[in-house]
Amino acid sequence: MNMPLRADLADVREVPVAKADDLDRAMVRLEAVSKTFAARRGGGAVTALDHIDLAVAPGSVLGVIGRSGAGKSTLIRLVNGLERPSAGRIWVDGTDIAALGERELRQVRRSIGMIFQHFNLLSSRTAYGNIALPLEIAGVGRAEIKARVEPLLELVGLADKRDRYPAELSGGQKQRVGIARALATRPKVLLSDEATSALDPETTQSILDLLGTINRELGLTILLITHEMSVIRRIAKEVAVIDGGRIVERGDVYDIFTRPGHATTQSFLGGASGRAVPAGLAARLGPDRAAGSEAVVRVVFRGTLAAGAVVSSLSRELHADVKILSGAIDEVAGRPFGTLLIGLPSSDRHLAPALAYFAERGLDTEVLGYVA
Ligand SMILES: Nc1ncnc2c1ncn2[C@@H]1O[C@H](COP(=O)(O)OP(=O)(O)OP(=O)(O)O)[C@@H](O)[C@H]1O
Repeated sequence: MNMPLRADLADVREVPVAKADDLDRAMVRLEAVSKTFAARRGGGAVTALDHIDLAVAPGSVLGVIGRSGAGKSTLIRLVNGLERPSAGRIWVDGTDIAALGERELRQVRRSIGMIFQHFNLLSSRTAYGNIALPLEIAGVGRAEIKARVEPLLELVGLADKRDRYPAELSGGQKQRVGIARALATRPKVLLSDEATSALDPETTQSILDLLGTINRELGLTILLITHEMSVIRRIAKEVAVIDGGRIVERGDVYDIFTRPGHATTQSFLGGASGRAVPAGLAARLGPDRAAGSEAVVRVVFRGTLAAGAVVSSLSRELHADVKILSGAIDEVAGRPFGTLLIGLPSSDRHLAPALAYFAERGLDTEVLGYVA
């Protein structure tokens, strides 16, 4: 959705105070944060997060991805002060969250918006009433509430649904109300906890597009947790992969997608952009390079889509057949990215020159195995 924002919403963003370095300027920053939950009956203590360092720059979108139980929700709950860290420090817009008392924390939470997987709307209130709620709690006057809520309804595309109750809204519309409610107190940070997990793919896209618009046009910093790479690639510029309470990999989304380093990241990318080996081929693939076998090689194209031309010219150079076994071309973070699985004779005469050929062209390769 690309509707222009009304001028009265444009002041949601405040210019970040310039400080000594990037870390000091981070909108959200975690330093050596650990969280251990005390032992319960019959169980031991659980370390949900273990020495987490993370910084989210003002105006950026950071996606945190992890499996169930990896520690994602705990991370979000620490950032909005619902949980306190067992060790380490957490700053939001320069305020040390863990050092605050309950009253101060309530105040700071107004600068932190939050959206949820199941929307968490009050069923007894209309769309307007749900969006107005945090403002009523903050003691904002009726006229000011109206002046803030109506442009928000427009921003999320629900001006015509202002008097509908949650039961009368679709999942996507409910999440739009959730987003408007999160923005009502003009937060500097938006925390998104699996906000699209309950939505179908098309609605997910439209909600992510809305979040992208809000990020760009209001400059809102977004920290988003998810278990889906498709969400990360759609909206985030940076990603952190969390596993067993630790960040195992982090970086630019395009780099991580095209060169995943950690096994967890690779497993998240399994189905993405042709990385997966087709089942029929996987069943025949082995580690032994027997005489006469065919090598199966994954070639990753970053930023160039001349895949077909590269393969046919390799064929000519090797004087051998190079087969395309599977492939996909895609776009990640707005840049082209393709993966091709090729088969070629595994003899030294062919395989080594083929790998060199790709390396000369700056293309990454991986020999996945051999087919007799
Ligand atoms: N209040 C709690 N008391 C005890 N253990 C907890 C508590 N909250 C979370 N945990 C444990 O901490 C670990 C991380 O949980 P967390 O909810 O942060 O994971 P998650 O990545 O958000 O998972 P999911 O995607 O399933 O929500 C899990 O082992 C969980 O059982």
